[in-house]
Formats: sequence, structure tokens, C-alpha cells
Amino acid sequence: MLPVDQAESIILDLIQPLKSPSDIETVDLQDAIGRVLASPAISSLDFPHWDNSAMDGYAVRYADIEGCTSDHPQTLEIIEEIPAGSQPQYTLQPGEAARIFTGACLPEGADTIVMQEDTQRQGNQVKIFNCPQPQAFVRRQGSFYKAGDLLLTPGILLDAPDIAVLAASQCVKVPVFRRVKVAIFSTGDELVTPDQLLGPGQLVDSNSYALTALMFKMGVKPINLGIVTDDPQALKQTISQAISEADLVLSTGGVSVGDYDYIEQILTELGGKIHIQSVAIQPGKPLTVAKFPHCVYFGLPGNPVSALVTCWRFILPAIRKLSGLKSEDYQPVFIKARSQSLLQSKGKRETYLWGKLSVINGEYSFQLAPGTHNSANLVNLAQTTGLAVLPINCTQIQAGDFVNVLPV
Ligand SMILES: Nc1nc2c(c(=O)[nH]1)N[C@H]1C(S)=C(S)[C@@H](COP(=O)(O)OP(=O)(O)OC[C@H]3O[C@@H](n4cnc5c(N)ncnc54)[C@H](O)[C@@H]3O)O[C@H]1N2
Ligand code: MOO
Ligand SMILES: [Mg+2]
Repeated sequence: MLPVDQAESIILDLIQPLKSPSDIETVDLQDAIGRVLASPAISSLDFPHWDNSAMDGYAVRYADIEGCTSDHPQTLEIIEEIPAGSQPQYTLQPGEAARIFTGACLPEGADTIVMQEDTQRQGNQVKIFNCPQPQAFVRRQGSFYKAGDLLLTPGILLDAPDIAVLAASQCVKVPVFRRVKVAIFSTGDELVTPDQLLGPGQLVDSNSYALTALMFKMGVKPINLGIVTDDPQALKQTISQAISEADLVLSTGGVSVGDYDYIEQILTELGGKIHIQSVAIQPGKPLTVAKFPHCVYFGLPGNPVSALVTCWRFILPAIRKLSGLKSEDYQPVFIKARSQSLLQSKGKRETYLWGKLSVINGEYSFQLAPGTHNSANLVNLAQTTGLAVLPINCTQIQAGDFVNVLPV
């Protein structure tokens, strides 16, 4: 049994991120949310695009108003009005001001903005009662960003602020990495689909639904291959199809030591190189990982909790790496949270207990799911938002103590 951290590095080493030109596609800006940027974004525009006002008020020459106060106001002649989106017509001369609004271009000759609240207008004149700092409220062209500099680095997950940046730089077609393709199927003679009648000894396939849902959430393209019986021929056919169509394959079941557990044998027959056979993780021990030339195969355990836990712990970082995300964004992140109850483990394998990660009084808190913690019990897995991790040899974490939690 491999320790969990070793299994994690083996898996991440097997994953080659998308990077070839054929892995890049162009999407419309409004479809780029949640995608990974594939090329540097560089704008030909300065930000701000021109010197402009940060306030509604008056554009002035600082030298004209220096030292003025409410007792000794300065009076200036208003020569024009500049709303946002218009082009100033005049150059300010000594003793002149321009009425200006937030976002409007600064006229030539002006260097400072006086906010409206510090002024009083009288016809074509304005009295200035308070002298701001020189250059006050002037947003200089290029002071946020200079045209030609790097705006967004490749390998970032595009979120709402990034979309705003791309929109502002008029990037309407965005180069992104293609969606990762993940084939999913469940194995087992006992399995039926949720809409089928349940016969004696049968069980509903929940794994392929859980994994497909998780893949949708990750923004990958799931290829759902349904249920395959514990028949070596049928399995071989589905596995061949899966490894030819997908970047990653997730199957569940058939990876333990039972007479009907054929996955590892078939992977070997098909030319896969087995890198992992079992991991010291509870639940999820018989995780099987094999490498094919263009695909990594994950044989996840059939027990529903084992399937999801191994997926959360190992597959999601692998998908993030494959998607083209940078190292700091694909590694799993654990949060120290105060456990609300006693956490227990047999101590033999790194143990993952499911529950709710939340913030209570400004502090992360872990609430263990009530009921049986058994890899076959998916009922109390509902609404899980975190997995508390008890390292090997740690048999207890007391209520009120801190525990590492993997948010899921
Ligand atoms: N002698 C041993 N037996 C087992 C060991 C072991 O070390 N020695 N390991 C146990 C552990 S731990 C796990 S985990 C399971 C893994 O078994 P498999 O991956 O071979 O999965 P199956 O045997 O096919 O099924 C296990 C269990 O899960 C149910 N199942 C399967 N597929 C689904 C599905 N799609 N949706 C819902 N439930 C599913 C299946 O009916 C079984 O109950 O092996 C232990 N045995
Ligand atoms: O590894 Mo199994 O998942 O303990 O039941
Ligand atoms: Mg089995």
C-alpha cells in the first residue's frame, strides 16, 4: 500500500498538461467563464486610456488655486463643460477652469481636479474653497497598465474579474484549452440504472451519476459509458473504447481481490502500465492507476464513498493539472478547522471522514456527518463539503482540536 502523498505525486507525474496548439480552441468572451486561458493576454490599449477625472467637479491648473481656503476662495472662469465620452475643445489658460465629470478626459493645461463639494458655482464662474493636493483626482493614462505589457498569464482559470479585464481590452475571442475528456463507467453484475426495477441482490449504480456530476462541476466533458457487467470481454471492449476517446478514464468497481475483479488484468492485457495498485487511504484502498500512451486510467473502488473520496483526493488535482492550470492552482489545499466532535480512525490508513466545513465565529469548523462512516454508506455523504484527514497512526482527534480538512 502506497502512502497517500506518494500516490498523489505518482498520479500528478503521470499527467501531461494540455499544451499543444491542437489543444487550444477559441471561444466567445461570454463563453470563456470557467475555462483556462491558453495564451498570454496583451492589450494594445493603455489603462486608463487617457488622463481623466476621478470626480465630478472642476479641472483646474494647480498653480491657480494653491493655498485657497474657505476664507480666501479663488474664483476661476468656466470655459467649457466636459462630460464623460466627449473630447475637450480648449486648453486651460491661467485663471480658467473646466466643468468636468467622473471619467471625462482632462483638458490640456489642467493638472488637478477640485471636487464639486469644495466649490460654488456662480454663472460662468466657480469659487474654489479648498485646495486639494497637486494632481488630485487625476487618473493618468497608462497608470494602471501600459499597452503591450502582459495583462493575463496563460494557465489561469477565467473568472468574472478576468472576463471584465478581457472585455475592457476588447478581446472578444479568447484562446482557451479544450475541455478535458473523461470517460466514466461503472462495473458490476449487480448494478441497475436508477429507472430500472430493483431485483433481489441488485443495487442502483450511483457511482457513474456522482462522477459525471462532479465532472460537470469541474468543467470537463464527461463521456458516460454506463454500466458494464463483470465480463472480461465486455470490460475489454469498453476499456478499449474509453482509452481511445478520453484523456482520463474513471471506472468504478472490480479493483479488489475478488474473483470478479478483472480491471487490473485487462488493463495489463491492453498494454497499460500499472503504476498504483493500492493506497493506504480509508476509504479507497484498492485504487488502480494505469498509464496508456494518450490516457491515464483510474480504476476507482466500487464502494460509493470510496469512489467519491478517491476522486476528490486524487482525480480532481489531476484534472486541474491536465486542464493547463498552474502548479499552485492544481495542488490540493487543506484547511485547518476546529472539529466539533471526536474524530476516530483505526490508524492503519490515512483516514478521510466526511462532513461539513463551515465558518463559525470567524473560524473554520468541521462538523462530522452523523451516522455510520462506512465506505458503502452513501446516505450520510449528502451535503458533504469537507473531508477531515486523520494521518496514519493518529487514532483520535478530540472535539475542539484542529484537523486538516480537504474542502470538496
Ligand atoms: N478480501 C478482500 N476484500 C476486499 C478488500 C480487500 O482488501 N480484501 N478491499 C475492500 C475494499 S477496501 C473495497 S473499497 C472494495 C473495493 O471493491 P471493488 O473495487 O472490487 O468493487 P466491487 O467489488 O465491484 O464493489 C464493491 C461494493 O461497491 C458496490 N458498488 C459497485 N459499483 C457500484 C456503483 N456503481 N454504484 C453503487 N455501488 C456500487 C458493490 O455492489 C459492492 O458492494 O473491496 C473490498 N473487499
Ligand atoms: O478502501 Mo475501502 O474504500 O475501505 O471500503
Ligand atoms: Mg470487488
